[in-house]
Amino acid sequence: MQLIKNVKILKNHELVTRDVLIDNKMIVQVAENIELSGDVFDAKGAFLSAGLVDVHVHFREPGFDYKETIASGSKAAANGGFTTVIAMPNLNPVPDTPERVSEQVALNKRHGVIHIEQYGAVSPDLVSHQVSDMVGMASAGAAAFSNDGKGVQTADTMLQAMLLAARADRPLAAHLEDESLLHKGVINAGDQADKLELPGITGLAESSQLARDLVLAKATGVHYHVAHISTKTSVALVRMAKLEGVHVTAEVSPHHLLLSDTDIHEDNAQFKMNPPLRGQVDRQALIAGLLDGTIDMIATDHAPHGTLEKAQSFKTAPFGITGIETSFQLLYTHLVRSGVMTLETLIQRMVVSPVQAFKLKAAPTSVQVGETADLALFDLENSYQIETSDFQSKGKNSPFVGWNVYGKTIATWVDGQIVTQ
Ligand SMILES: NC(=O)N[C@@H](CC(=O)O)C(=O)O
Ligand SMILES: [Zn+2]
Ligand SMILES: [Zn+2]
Repeated sequence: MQLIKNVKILKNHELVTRDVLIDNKMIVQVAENIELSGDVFDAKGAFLSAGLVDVHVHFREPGFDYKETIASGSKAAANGGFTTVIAMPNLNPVPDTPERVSEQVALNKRHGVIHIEQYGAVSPDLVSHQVSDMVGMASAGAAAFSNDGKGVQTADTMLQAMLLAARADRPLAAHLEDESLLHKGVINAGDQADKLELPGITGLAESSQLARDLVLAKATGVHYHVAHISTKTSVALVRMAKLEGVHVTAEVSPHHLLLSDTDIHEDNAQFKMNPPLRGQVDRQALIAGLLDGTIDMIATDHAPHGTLEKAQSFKTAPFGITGIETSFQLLYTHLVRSGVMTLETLIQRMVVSPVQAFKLKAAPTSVQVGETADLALFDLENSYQIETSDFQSKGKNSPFVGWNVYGKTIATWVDGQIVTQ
């Protein structure tokens, strides 16, 4: 038995002070004053939440262990307050067959300190004109499917993929990128791209493929999930599709909520990611969409890369930034403390909504008797500076280094065990 004393938890839309008793991986009592001699953790009034859930991370093992491993990525996740994630399949080898998915699931379990669910690849080797055995991969343990990193280029491939994902009863998560509109772009198309003399990526590369997919999703009935939504037009399309009864969900990343292309003052690849940081108007539309529920959830798209890789120019550095150790803290500081949304809504978008949308049955959605003790404790009172030396991730590529934030993770529990420190 383990007692976490003096925590604040969300209950009936309010923060209340409680003690939480854990026994055999489960929360067995939540009450105002519980006594236990022995294993007692004094939380000193910090905020205890059900563990955060991230449906979009890159852990890079096997194939790119120098960027991240399952061990380092999952420790980073725990350090950010996450207890369940779904890992993308852009690995080497790619989990694109039932055998490879079951190997990856076993590897995730062996090396992960948190719960790691796995995406199977929509296409063999992520090359988008074929469709892999999604029904077989679902039986082998794939939680969802994606070709993240690349868009599915033809409507026919996407239609076949959706039919299979629907049959497998798994979500299909789309990285939206029409390659015919890319023109080797590396930054959002617009004034900032012109100023920095860098080739631009139009938002149409995302939204035109999204429009196509929403029509196909309606025809197939698949659960279609929009990865890292980034433009105002995309938000409007998802809003309309939901009204039309399409089974669509969408995620937005913390960086698209908090930064826009005008924050890129020089050729600094710490600001290079896919999709690129968009304009101010897009950023405001993403916040509005997150508030009204058009955007269902936050996902970090934690994309660690080597330090030397990211030290290159915008033109040649890889796309992607880390995020899993700073996301709750940045959003709590810049959306909740600043009065844009409530803490309850933030937790809804970082825990409840991903668990429900992706049917992650084992993950808890609240601090309540009978739930699994996957928990995260955050210090909402004191601020600190984001420093890469505090990261558990091998990836130090963050545009938020030096930012002052509240909400440091004090401890994270997975199945009733502390997995931080
Ligand atoms: N987001 C990124 O910029 N990069 C991701 C791929 C992806 O999410 O598309 C990566 O794997 O590095
Ligand atoms: Zn992507
Ligand atoms: Zn990604």
